[in-house]
Amino acid sequence: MVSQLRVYVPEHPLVKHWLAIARDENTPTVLFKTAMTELGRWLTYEAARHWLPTLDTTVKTPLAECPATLVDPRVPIAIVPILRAGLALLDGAQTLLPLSSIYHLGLARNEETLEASCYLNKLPESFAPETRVLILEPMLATGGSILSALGEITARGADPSLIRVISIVAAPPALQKLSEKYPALNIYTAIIDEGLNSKGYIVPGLGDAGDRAFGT
Ligand SMILES: O=P(O)(O)OC[C@H]1O[C@H](OP(=O)(O)OP(=O)(O)O)[C@H](O)[C@@H]1O
Ligand SMILES: O=c1cc[nH]c(=O)[nH]1
Ligand SMILES: [Mg+2]
Repeated sequence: MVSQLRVYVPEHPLVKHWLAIARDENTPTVLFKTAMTELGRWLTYEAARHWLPTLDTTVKTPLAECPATLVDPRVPIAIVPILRAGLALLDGAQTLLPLSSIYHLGLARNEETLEASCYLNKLPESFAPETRVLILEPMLATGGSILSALGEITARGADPSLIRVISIVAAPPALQKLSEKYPALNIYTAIIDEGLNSKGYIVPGLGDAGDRAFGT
């Protein structure tokens, strides 16, 4: 079977609501951060649907024994927030995945060349092959940052078909590169926008996600 990049855009009023708040240029930093937290939460909820490993068991209610399903605690779950902006999605994701390990990856895009460079890498030496990896990257613009992150993560043994990317705004240039390089990947995004301007910003987008999340 030939795999093909899957991009999910959940049709959910809460996703649409918090996206509108995040996009609005009049939204102050503290509310922008709330919007990102909520988008992180609901997109993680969607991503978990067919991805979180489960364990069939039984439990005894006060009345009788019955079949039950638990999240399988034996399978490692890794969250990789791409600093800085990805940190704004972390609270929402982490509340849904409390047993996950968080591995920070700091990437900065050069404003002229638009190339991403790494200034912090807290990834483990290797991932167990069955590890579920959730990457938090709010903006998929040229795709340079997410490709750099995926290069580091897959070089450590993560299986692309078990990786989920949470983004807020995705643009066609990034999606095109991802579909060529990582066809088995699954992306959950609040919206797919038209394209990029001459400075590499997504239009209409939401501006600079890192600056807006941290008030810089
Ligand atoms: O797809 P790309 O063209 O690589 O752009 C996307 C990246 O740009 C922003 O990071 P930035 O370098 O501004 O860092 P920040 O999160 O610290 O603001 C954003 O948070 C993404 O990581
Ligand atoms: O629109 C964009 C593109 C890259 N990074 C951002 O923060 N915003
Ligand atoms: Mg930035």
